[in-house]
Amino acid sequence: MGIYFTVLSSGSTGNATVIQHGGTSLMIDAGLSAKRLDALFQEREISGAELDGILVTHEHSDHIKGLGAMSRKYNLPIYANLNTWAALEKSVGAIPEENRRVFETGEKHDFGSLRVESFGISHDAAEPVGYTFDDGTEKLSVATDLGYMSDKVRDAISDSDVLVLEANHDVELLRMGRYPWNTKRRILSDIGHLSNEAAGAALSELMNGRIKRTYLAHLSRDHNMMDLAKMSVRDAMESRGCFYRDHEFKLCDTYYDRPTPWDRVGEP
Ligand SMILES: Nc1ccn([C@@H]2O[C@H](COP(=O)(O)O)[C@@H](O)[C@H]2O)c(=O)n1
Repeated sequence: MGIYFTVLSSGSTGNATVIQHGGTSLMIDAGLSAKRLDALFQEREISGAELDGILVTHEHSDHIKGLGAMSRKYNLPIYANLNTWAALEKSVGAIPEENRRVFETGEKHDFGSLRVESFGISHDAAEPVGYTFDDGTEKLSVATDLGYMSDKVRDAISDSDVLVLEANHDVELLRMGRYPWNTKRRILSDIGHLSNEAAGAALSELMNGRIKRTYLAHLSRDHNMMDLAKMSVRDAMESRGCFYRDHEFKLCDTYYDRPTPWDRVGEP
């Protein structure tokens, strides 16, 4: 059957990823307007009407901007833990009871034969999470907006075939950049965002022969570039003794303004 996915948009201007498995379609986050999400769906020849639900990682606007509108437009259930529900309540508008689903951190929910599990991450939100998608043969994990890679996150995602992993910034570019110092301190903190270096360090510990691709996600437009991110992540891996050949492992692009091509998790 296979797990297929496309990262529709990634970055602080809006995040959304669609995962399909057999007859199941799920979206992680809805951080763009419903109009923009519909346009991104069209680019990948899908419709919001096909979705079975939206899984929320946390309540920051770049993850929930279009959440209420999409849920109402297509009558979609929203899945989030109770603390995230409380935190997004004011932003999401009226959602009927039947579409308010609770997905507590650490729980597993089956959507058809796709098992979805959430895991806690460290970010300055009420109770932020990442998600894994596993059909028993293929496994995809999505971990963005994390200040650091905890042992728990590593355990949750280490047996994945494909990762969507944050590589938000180059530390030097951020330090020299135009953001206020408080914002820089927040981004660099344990409840901020993973740098290129930190993403590479995390990957060097995760590499086990199973992970075939990692999509570098949530890149800062002010303090990163895809080529720089790829080079820094690879350097960070190699400096820790983690060398790979291009046919064994790939770093893949995500974009803030267009979707990634459909990818099948089980593809070599
Ligand atoms: N003036 C700003 C700019 C950004 N942020 C937050 O910083 C994080 C990183 O943003 P990038 O666009 O550089 O990836 C993200 O959480 C932004 O929301 C901010 O608070 N103030």
